[in-house]
Amino acid sequence: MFAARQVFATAQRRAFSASARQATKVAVLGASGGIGQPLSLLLKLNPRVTELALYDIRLAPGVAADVGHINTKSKVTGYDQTPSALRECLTGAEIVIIPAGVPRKPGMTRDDLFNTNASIVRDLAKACAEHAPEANICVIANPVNSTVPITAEVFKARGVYNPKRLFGVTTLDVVRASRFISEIKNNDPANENITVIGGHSGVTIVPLLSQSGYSLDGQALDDFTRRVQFGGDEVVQAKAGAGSATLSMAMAGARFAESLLKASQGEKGVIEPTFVDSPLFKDRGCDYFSTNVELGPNGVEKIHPIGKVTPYEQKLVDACVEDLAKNIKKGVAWAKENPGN
Ligand SMILES: NC(=O)C1=CN([C@@H]2O[C@H](COP(=O)(O)OP(=O)(O)OC[C@H]3O[C@@H](n4cnc5c(N)ncnc54)[C@H](O)[C@@H]3O)[C@@H](O)[C@H]2O)C=CC1
Ligand SMILES: O=C([O-])CC(=O)C(=O)O
Repeated sequence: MFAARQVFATAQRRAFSASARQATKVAVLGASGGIGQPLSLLLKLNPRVTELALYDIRLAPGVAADVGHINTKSKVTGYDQTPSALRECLTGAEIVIIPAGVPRKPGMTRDDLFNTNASIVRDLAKACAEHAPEANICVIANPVNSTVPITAEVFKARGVYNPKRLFGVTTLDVVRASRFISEIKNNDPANENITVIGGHSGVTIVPLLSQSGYSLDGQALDDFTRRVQFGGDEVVQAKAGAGSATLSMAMAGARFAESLLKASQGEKGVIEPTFVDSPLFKDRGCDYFSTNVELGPNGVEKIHPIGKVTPYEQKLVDACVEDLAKNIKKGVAWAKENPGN
């Protein structure tokens, strides 16, 4: 026990001294929400983060005061809605994470959130384009399949779009896939890495189980696939009107931020699945697509192809592309018609 504690303390000290070489500000927009609070907590525990800027339309100074008492070195500041808040929050941020927006209730699809969340994300994206045009922008707010294209349009309209720095966070889908397969195979999920591609809703989420070396057949494969595609619904139903996944999403968001930071601090071979501007299915109407992406100091370093798929998986990909193209088109059209102030 003592030895384990010593090893942990040494690892922490090493991480602290590595991070001391580089100042890293991370901003969370929507920091007081179900995702925002635990995400802020996890970022406060990350020694690579030297400054944490928390913005929300309610409660952010309170959340910052609370998280700020945790005994790690990073500085935490909360920003409410004063006119200069977003500018101050975003200026100098290397990573901006956006969980601001309403969550689903039972019976809703993610697309049902479009009308409310599109303008929230557009307005926050505008602030990012103005005050943190070079940051890595990580969009969590749903529907991700449309909010990422909306964010891109906002950046394009201001001439600051960098496709290497805009990410839809789909990490939760691979977190779920590795957990669900471990329940079937009785393995340690930490060692599972199931490829999941496409987008982030229903049939646009495509697990490629064959690439992980597993095979399930018949009903078992259908059940696994469906569970990964509709894992979010399980949580929405269980929370019975009080929201959707928050804790697992916070973990997934913190993991994605950690991967970006590792890559920006020089670590090689950092790969995460993420929904980015991708050449893979542009010819079929999907300017954005999630596959495994190697991250680097400039954001997206290399977009991996989907790889070898079985005929079963190819059908899933085809269904995904058809739906996803519509979600993307809807986001782009809306952003063009509703540029806001
Ligand atoms: N990408 C993914 O895998 C996942 C995405 N989500 C999505 O994340 C979003 C947030 O979910 P929760 O945290 O559970 O919702 P929540 O309602 O608990 O929190 C949202 C927060 O955003 C804030 N907010 C609203 N408008 C804002 C604005 N204009 N500026 C700043 N903050 C604003 C609210 O005050 C609230 O604190 C939802 O759209 C949900 O669907 C949820 C789980 C997984
Ligand atoms: O299901 C939802 O609405 C939230 C979400 O995106 C997820 O849990 O994957």
